[in-house]
Amino acid sequence: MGVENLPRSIALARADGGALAVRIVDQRRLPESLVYRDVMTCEEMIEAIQTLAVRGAPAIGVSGAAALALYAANESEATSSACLVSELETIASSVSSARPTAVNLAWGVERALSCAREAACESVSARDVAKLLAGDVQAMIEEDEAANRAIGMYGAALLGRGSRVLTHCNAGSLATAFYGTALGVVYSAFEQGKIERVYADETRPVGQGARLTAWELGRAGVPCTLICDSMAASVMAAGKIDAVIVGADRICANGDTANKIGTYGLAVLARHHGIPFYVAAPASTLDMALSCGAEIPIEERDPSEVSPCIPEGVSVYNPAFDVTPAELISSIVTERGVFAPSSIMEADRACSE
Ligand SMILES: CSC[C@@H](O)[C@@H](O)C(=O)COP(=O)(O)O
Repeated sequence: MGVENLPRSIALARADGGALAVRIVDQRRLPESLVYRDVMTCEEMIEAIQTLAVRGAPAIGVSGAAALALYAANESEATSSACLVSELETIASSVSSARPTAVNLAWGVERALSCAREAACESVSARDVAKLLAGDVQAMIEEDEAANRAIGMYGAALLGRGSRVLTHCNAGSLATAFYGTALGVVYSAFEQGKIERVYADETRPVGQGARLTAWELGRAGVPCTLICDSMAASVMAAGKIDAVIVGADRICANGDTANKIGTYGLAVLARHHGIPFYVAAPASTLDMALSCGAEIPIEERDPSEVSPCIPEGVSVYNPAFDVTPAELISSIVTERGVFAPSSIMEADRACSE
């Protein structure tokens, strides 16, 4: 019990025989079973990302870099560092495109590629390139946790005592290397005695709120009430919510923010009820190359997620994310502090200093 005892969603490990493994919590199995899975190859990592065994923007950022590190570890005995880098460049796009919306994935892949290219320029062996890539994945894990703890600290300052917070999807420890973004704010505020209760939206169609957030908050000892997505309006109208806090998959230069489908609707509801709507995200989620939310690629997932039995002749639309316009967001909490959506470019500059 307690946030510090939550499982690590992604970590480096050694399999029997000493090969590099990436140990993930298989999030498809929660809440019934807490099962770890050792991912051994780049292809297995792509499959784990696509099937949501590992999920959440920061966690898939680390997974993208880890996919390249696994490839390098498996191939480095048989090749030179220059050939290895060129092979990594070839596979990079299939890793980055495993899920298109969270910019963290492409960010993680690009970081791993830069690390490999730099090492190869210094004419180290392919084996050493592989070691450097694994070392950089470990560094990403530590940096992500540190960023989340800072987000938690800055975000907690926005909340008063006795706060009742509504959240959507899972932007918790499970969605990151550790601690979480939106739930990082909750954990930090809870430690300060500021959280009365968290209302977790079930988050159709895959149920990240019902299966993951409710489970995670329960294990962390934070009082949690699970609601169906369709109940958010009446819960707000009943005066039970003081703040909405969500994570993000991509934040554009104008502050428009992509997050799990249903987030936009919550922001509209929050505005109607005069409730502050906060987005919590690390620098790896900022995409200053996109000017506005209309440019964000939105992942569409399999119809079977919406319903296992679809009447003949009925089509299904299953976008996994939506875009919340900047004007509906009260503040964006990053590891460098709290920013108005209109000054998110300042946050980006501060984060890269
Ligand atoms: C800190 S996680 C932020 C977002 O990635 C999260 O809110 C979300 O939308 C996750 O979607 P998922 O499809 O489960 O990967």
